[in-house]
Amino acid sequence: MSNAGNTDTSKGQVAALARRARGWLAVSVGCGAVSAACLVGQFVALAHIVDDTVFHARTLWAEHTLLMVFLVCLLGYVGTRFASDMAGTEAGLRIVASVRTALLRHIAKAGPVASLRLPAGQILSVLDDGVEALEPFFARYVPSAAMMVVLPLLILAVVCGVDGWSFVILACTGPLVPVCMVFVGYSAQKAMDRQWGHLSTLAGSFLDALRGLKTLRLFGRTAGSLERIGQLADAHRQATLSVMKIAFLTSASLEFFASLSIALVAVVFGSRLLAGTVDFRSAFLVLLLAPEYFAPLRNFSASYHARQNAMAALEQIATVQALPELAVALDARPAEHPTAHIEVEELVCEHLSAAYEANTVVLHDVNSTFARSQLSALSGVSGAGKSTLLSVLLGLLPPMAGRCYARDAKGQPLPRSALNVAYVPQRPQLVYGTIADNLCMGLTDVAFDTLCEAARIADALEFIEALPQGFLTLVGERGCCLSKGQVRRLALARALLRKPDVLVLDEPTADLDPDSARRITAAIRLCVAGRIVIVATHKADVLACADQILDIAHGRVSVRKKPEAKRAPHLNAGEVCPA
Ligand SMILES: Nc1ncnc2c1ncn2[C@@H]1O[C@H](COP(=O)(O)OP(=O)(O)OP(=O)(O)O)[C@@H](O)[C@H]1O
Repeated sequence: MSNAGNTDTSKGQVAALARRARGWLAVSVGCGAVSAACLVGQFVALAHIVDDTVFHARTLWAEHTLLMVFLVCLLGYVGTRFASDMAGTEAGLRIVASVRTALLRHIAKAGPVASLRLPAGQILSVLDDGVEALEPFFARYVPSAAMMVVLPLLILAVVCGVDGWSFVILACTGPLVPVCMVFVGYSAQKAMDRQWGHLSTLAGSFLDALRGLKTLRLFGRTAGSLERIGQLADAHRQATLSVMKIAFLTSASLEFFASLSIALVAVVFGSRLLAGTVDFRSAFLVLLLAPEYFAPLRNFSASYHARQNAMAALEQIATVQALPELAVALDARPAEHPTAHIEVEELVCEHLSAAYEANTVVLHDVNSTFARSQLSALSGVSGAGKSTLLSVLLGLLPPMAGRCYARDAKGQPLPRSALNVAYVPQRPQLVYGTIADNLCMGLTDVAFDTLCEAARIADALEFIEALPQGFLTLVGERGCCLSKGQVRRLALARALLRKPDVLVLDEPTADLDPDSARRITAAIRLCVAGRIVIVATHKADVLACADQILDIAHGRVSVRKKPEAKRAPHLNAGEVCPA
């Protein structure tokens, strides 16, 4: 995308975001404008009081009206500044919260298939630092940009009525600041973009290195990986330093213009004051106002890097927002009302084709039925398309052609949102917490008996009860302290607690020793009663337990029906299927 295109997109994004907190932003800008008027009023009153008491021998009591005006303006200034800052911060925080929620919703709609297109580290840094970068932009930059217009114009108007020379000096030097900002702005934006790029790569590499620490160590590549992360950190440091350099340069040039201008006003006024051609009141007022003329410009400059940072962050946010929403069906499922009462009889694929990219079709014209109380196994070599078919059945990947839908006992199609689907992935994730937390995950008011029953069916109860803390045993993010087979059985119990109509398992016995694999297979077989169970596997013992086997090869799916005599029986936990 061209730079102009980027700028237009960013402007559109900023306008759309500002609308989410326009009330608070309006209060912030409005209070800022009132505070500008109070400040000017306060200085006008002060100049009168000082001039009257020092040069015209008036008492303070005689000046009580002006003193009141001064105090009211002072209090008004403090109050409205405070209100303006608070309203700006509120607007910034609201926008950050709404962007983060919208991004999380979008990632949920994109689903795991689409989310894989971006490195996890990048998504994390966008959700964290990227979204946070918007807060100073709306809390400080937007109000200070409005103040930069209001206060200098107000001061110029007052100075214009007081002294022509000072008006000319301020009017000529003031606009130099925005011009200087525009100049510096272009290079600053590039530096910010570079900094963000380095940060995203660094976050991604760091996460990858943490995840793959075991492999790196075994291959003797730990030092190489550390060196690469060091180089990335160094590149990020240098990019940050160039951003800082530009920020210092901006404020130094601003200070220079501001000091020069104030000095000019002071010299010109001072010489005329000595010559007796101007009065003290005007000189004092203009000298009070001159620094305030540049103050909002200084504040604006200080918050300008917040703008550059936010623009760079908006680009990163747009990258995440550009992920296609593949998992539309998941979002439509009513979480509060699981549809156990709706009898899902079968899941049907009709002329279904699936692809990740339009020109690479993974599955062609699939026509299959997955019936209730049956275990269906998807078989095929690695890369044949088993997980792809599961993704379509789960609603994580929309069919490229054809359709996939559920039917009730009368053959009536059911909406996908009516399906209660549970999934046990190849590598189930456990979160840091107790075993009970991991099993319930998102469910509330789960009775202990229900928990035990799910664990029993998944053949997990025995090992859980053997642990000193039982269901209250703490397990780590990646199932620390548990074997792979135990993690799989926990994941199966977690899925069963959802009372799913459709249970989908991806390679449930991969990497397991024969005994663990047998226990998992038997547990799966126990789950079949009353629900549709679909397993992707190339393990013979799981296939032996299946009622229906679908062979996937070269993108085509064919049904391998087992002879009636060999139909798998219903087993109890721990029992083994006859091969
Ligand atoms: N997220 C993805 N984006 C693009 N292509 C993908 C994606 N996931 C899988 N593929 C491709 O789709 C094809 C089928 O992959 P799939 O994961 O469905 O195979 P599989 O049978 O489950 O393999 P395995 O047994 O190794 O898990 C492969 O050629 C793979 O390269």
